[in-house]
Amino acid sequence: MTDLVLENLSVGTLSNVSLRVPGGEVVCVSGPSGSGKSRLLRAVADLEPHDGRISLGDTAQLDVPAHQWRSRVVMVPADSQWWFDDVGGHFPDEAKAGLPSALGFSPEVMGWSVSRLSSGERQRLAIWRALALEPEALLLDEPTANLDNDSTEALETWLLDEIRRRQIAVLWVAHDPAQIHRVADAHYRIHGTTLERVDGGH
Ligand SMILES: Nc1ncnc2c1ncn2[C@@H]1O[C@H](COP(=O)(O)OP(=O)(O)OP(=O)(O)O)[C@@H](O)[C@H]1O
Repeated sequence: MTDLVLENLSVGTLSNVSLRVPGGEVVCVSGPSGSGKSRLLRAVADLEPHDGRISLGDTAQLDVPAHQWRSRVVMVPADSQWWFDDVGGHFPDEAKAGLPSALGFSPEVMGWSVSRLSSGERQRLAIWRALALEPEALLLDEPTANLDNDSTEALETWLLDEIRRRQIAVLWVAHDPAQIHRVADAHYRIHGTTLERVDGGH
C-alpha cells in the first residue's frame, strides 16, 4: 500500500496545500468553479508547474522523469483524450477482455468508433483505461459529471471496490455533497487560496 503525500504545495492561486491520501482510500476535493481543483490535480500529475513536495511512497515527484511519475499517478481529466479511431486501440488485450459489466457496455464497445461515444461513455471508458495502467494513485476530475443517477451509483460502487482491492490512493474532485458522503474517506474544500478539511466524510 502506497500513500500519496502533498506537502506545502502551491499552484495557481492555491497555496500551502498539505494532505495525505492513504492507499485504498478516497480523498474528495470540492470548491467553487474556477477555484483551482483541476490545476491541483494537474500539479499532482506533474502536468503543471508548482512549488512544494509531492511524493508517492518513497518516491518524490522531483526525483523521477514525468512520464515515469505519470505511469504510477494516473489522471482521468474531465475531458479525456483519445488518439485512435477505434475504442479498442486504447486498451491492452486483458483490459479489452475484462471490461467490467458494471460499466454498462457490451463487449462490442471495443470495436466502436471513438467518435460515436457519448460524454458519459467516454468518461466510463477513460476510467477503465486508467485502471488498466495499474496505477498506485488515481486523480479523478469529476468522473461522473455526465452520468445519470443510476449509472453514477453503479460506477461508484464498482470503482470503490477496485480502489479498496487494488489499494489505490485516490484524489477525487466532486461537486455533489451526496456523492462526497458516499465515497469520501476524507473531504477537503477550496476556500479562497487554501484547502480546508471538512468534517463529515464517512
Ligand atoms: N495554465 C494556466 N495559467 C493560468 N491560469 C490558469 C491556467 N489553467 C487554468 N487557469 C485558471 O486557473 C483557475 C482555476 O482553474 P481550474 O480549471 O483548476 O478550476 P476548477 O476549480 O477545476 O473549475 P471547474 O469546477 O469550473 O472545472 C481558473 O481561473 C483558470 O482560468
